[in-house]
Formats: sequence, structure tokens, C-alpha cells
Amino acid sequence: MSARSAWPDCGEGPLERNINDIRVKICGLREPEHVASAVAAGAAYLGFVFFPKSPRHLDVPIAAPLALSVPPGVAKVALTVDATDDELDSITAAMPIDMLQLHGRESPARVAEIRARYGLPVMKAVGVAGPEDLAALDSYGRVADQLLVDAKPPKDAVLPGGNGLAFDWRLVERKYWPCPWMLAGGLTPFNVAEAIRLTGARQVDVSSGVETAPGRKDSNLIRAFIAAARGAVAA
Ligand SMILES: O=C(O)c1ccccc1NCC(=O)[C@H](O)[C@H](O)COP(=O)(O)O
Repeated sequence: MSARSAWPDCGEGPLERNINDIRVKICGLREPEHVASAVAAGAAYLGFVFFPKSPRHLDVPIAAPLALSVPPGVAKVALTVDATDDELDSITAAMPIDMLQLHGRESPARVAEIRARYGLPVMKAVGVAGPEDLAALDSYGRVADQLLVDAKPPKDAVLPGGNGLAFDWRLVERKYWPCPWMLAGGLTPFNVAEAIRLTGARQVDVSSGVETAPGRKDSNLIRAFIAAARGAVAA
């Protein structure tokens, strides 16, 4: 993947993909079985969470073999929250990572700094609850390789993401930013097609919606989500 190209090279992946396909990211994977299910079902990105307060958190020595098991063509995304350089160093030194997802309060300057330091594409998560949140997407869109347009967490939430909450998709209906973007927040196998149709998103991200309990992924739900997303037609 080139530095500013946010699109992983899917040409040599286990599944042939069309450039027009909806790209799916399954986030918060912890078990080899679920990594394999997501890959076989056609996920374009797999997310590994490095945030100790999360039920999806992975210690680096546990994450490394999982990341190494991912075939070429499927992007491995390391999700961190306001990580220090030391923390990012330890993740990137231990396993092959294709993209860094920043899910904290990283400033645009910090996004640019991380991008330069690691030479990896960076996806910045931005929480949306109302129209006042949209300006941040413009500013981060100028420094990040991708935007993750996610639901803003409730004020008392322990997690800054992965809360299974949706926002009003009409806020981002047919919006364009300076870089590619991914829709997230409360997506499930049952609503993802409607979310794609309404927003025009070409990429979607899910965590809670393919779980039976926080942190417990389910292969059937993963397959159902990917099939529903890739079957959706964004008008
Ligand atoms: O998933 C987590 O536990 C998590 C922890 C800390 C920061 C972000 C986290 N997840 C972010 C994601 O990428 C989720 O996929 C995204 O927020 C959507 O989550 P969900 O609404 O649960 O599908």
C-alpha cells in the first residue's frame, strides 16, 4: 500500500474483489476462528484493538500470531486510543500492520506526526452525534488517509468506540471528504444495507453487531454482515 493510498492492495487476496465492491472491516477480532471466518467471507480489513479497557483488547504477544495468520490482500488494522510512540513502536515492531486506526483525541498534528513516523496509512475515527461534529471530518480529512465516521460515544462511556450505537445517518448522506471514509457505529447484518443505501458509503466497519456479547465474535454473524453489506446497492 502506498503512503497516501488508503486502499489495501486486494489484487492478490484469497478472494477476487471488484473495485466497486463494498469494503468491510471487522473490528475487535480476538480468535483465530473469527479471523478465518472474516477472511473467508471477504472482509477487506481486520481490526485488532489495543486498548486495555476494552473487552476486545489484545496484548501484543497475542495479537502478533493473529496478524501473521492474515493472508496478503486483507489489511490488518491496529486500533489505538491516544497511544504513545512507545506503544505504537511495540505494536508495529511485533507484527505486520497495514494501517493505524486512531480512536482517541489525537489532534490533526498528531495524526500527521504518526503518519510520518510509521510510514503507514492512518485512519482517524471521528465521532458524530450532530451537525456540529461534521467540521472535524473536514480537518482530519486533510491529514489522514481515511476517516472512520463513527457514532459519538455517550459522555459516560468507558470506550470511545465499539459501543454498538448508531447515529443519524442522514447527517452524512452523500457527503464527500478529501479522503476515503468508512461508516461505523451500531451497524448490524440487519441494518447495514439500509445504511449503505442512505449514506452512499463504500466502506463499513462493525464490531458489536457481529458479537453475541461484548468481545465475543460470532462467525455466523460475521458472514451475515459481510453478505448483507456486499449485497447492498448504494444508489
Ligand atoms: O471496539 C472497541 O472495543 C473499541 C475500543 C476503543 C476504541 C474503539 C473501539 N472500537 C472502534 C471500532 O472500530 C468499532 O468497530 C466502531 O466504533 C463501531 O463499533 P460498533 O458500534 O460496536 O460496531
